Amino acid sequence: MTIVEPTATTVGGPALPQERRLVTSIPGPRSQELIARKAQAVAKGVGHTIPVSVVAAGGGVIVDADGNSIIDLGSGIAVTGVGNSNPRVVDAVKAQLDAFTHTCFTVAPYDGYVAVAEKLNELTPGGHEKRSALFNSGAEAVENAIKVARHHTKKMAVVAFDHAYHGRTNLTMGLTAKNIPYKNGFGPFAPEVYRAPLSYPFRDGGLSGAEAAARAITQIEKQVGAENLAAIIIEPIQGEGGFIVPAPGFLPALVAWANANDVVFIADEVQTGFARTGAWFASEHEDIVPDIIVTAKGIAGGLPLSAVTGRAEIMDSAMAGGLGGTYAGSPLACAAALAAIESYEEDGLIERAKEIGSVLIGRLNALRTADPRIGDVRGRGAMVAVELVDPATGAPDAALTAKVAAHAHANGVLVLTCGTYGNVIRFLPPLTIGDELLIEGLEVVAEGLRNA
Ligand SMILES: Cc1ncc(COP(=O)(O)O)c(CNCCCC(=O)O)c1O
Repeated sequence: MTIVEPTATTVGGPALPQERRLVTSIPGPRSQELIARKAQAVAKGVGHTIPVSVVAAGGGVIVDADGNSIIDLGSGIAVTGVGNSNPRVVDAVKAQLDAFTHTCFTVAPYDGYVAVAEKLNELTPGGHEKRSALFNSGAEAVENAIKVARHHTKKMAVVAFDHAYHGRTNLTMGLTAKNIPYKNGFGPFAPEVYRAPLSYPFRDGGLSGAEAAARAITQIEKQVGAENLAAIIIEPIQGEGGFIVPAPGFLPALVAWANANDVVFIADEVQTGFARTGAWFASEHEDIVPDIIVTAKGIAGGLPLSAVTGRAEIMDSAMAGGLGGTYAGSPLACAAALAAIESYEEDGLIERAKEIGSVLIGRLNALRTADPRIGDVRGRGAMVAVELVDPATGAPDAALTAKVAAHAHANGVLVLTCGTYGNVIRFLPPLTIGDELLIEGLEVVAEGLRNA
């Protein structure tokens, strides 16, 4: 495989040297100043992963106020797939800024929103007639997907899965599985939300996809009833829950059951969408066609945009005026999205995600062979993770995970953790990262594991 070394100016962002460079400890003095001001000005509930003050970003790095260049393996949580300050996105948004910044699409419509909807209807799985509605955040889009499904089916119940993450609003907290830090003390949560068991190959005793689906369907039928169920919502690969890839056949079996029972199948592709997994959408890997697909994150190169795209007969059921929001599908975000989609198409980023996946899976599996504390290596494309365990018992090792992540952060590599048990290190690099930098980042993580 040829090592792809895109220069920062070709695809992702300003011409920044694509290097890990530490000129101070992390955080350096200027970052320390920002973190101190943050403590005095920002609510404590707003956390941060790495204590830096970012001044630039592009390709596969972020640069902080002290001059440190940090390898970015997080992409702002799977957002800057096309690279930070992608030149196409920057040019498009600058042009839009000069034209107009806001009219509220449901007051005075504009081309960008419609053009994004047309692209989503074209690119998302399925050849059926579709409609889209745009919003600002992933949670807002999930909320609206559920609204539409309930309105269309005239049913109220919704099923989400173990380890799921769907957002931080009231309904999406109810759909989300993990209590701390997302839900604790923020209730009561919306009614009519139920939970079903997931296919978790590393921890469910090796159930096949069909067996895991049968288990979930039986629980849904016995505890909810299809006649009461508006929708099931699932991430094709779970994100915050630990990058769990269900066993083959699990998702298709759920779709078949939903289709047979007038239940809307909603794929939450907020984290998996837009080339991240080596396809436009993760649903494609299992050949499933969701009734509704929710997208956000990678859609607009870092500007806030989300979308609900679904079967026209479902999406059109809401009465005129039933969907909207002041900034929903803002002109700036739509300009960014059209440019980001062009970058995915023109800059070969879906193929690049596959290449990144090969590097990640290959190197992490080699590490796992030498170190049984890596219990599992999993994921697709540029969405890969390791689950860290006590090799004697298989128990999750959150303390080890925190140590390895802390080592990476202190040594100029930004990695994120996740998982119900806090024992998953995930790799979400920008698709504009070069192989050398990616491999260097992995080597720092491996060093953290060795030193732990
Ligand atoms: C599948 C899936 N659905 C929905 C969401 C929610 O998207 P918003 O844009 O954060 O609302 C996400 C957001 N995931 C990262 C949030 C992290 C944090 O808030 O600390 C997701 O991954």
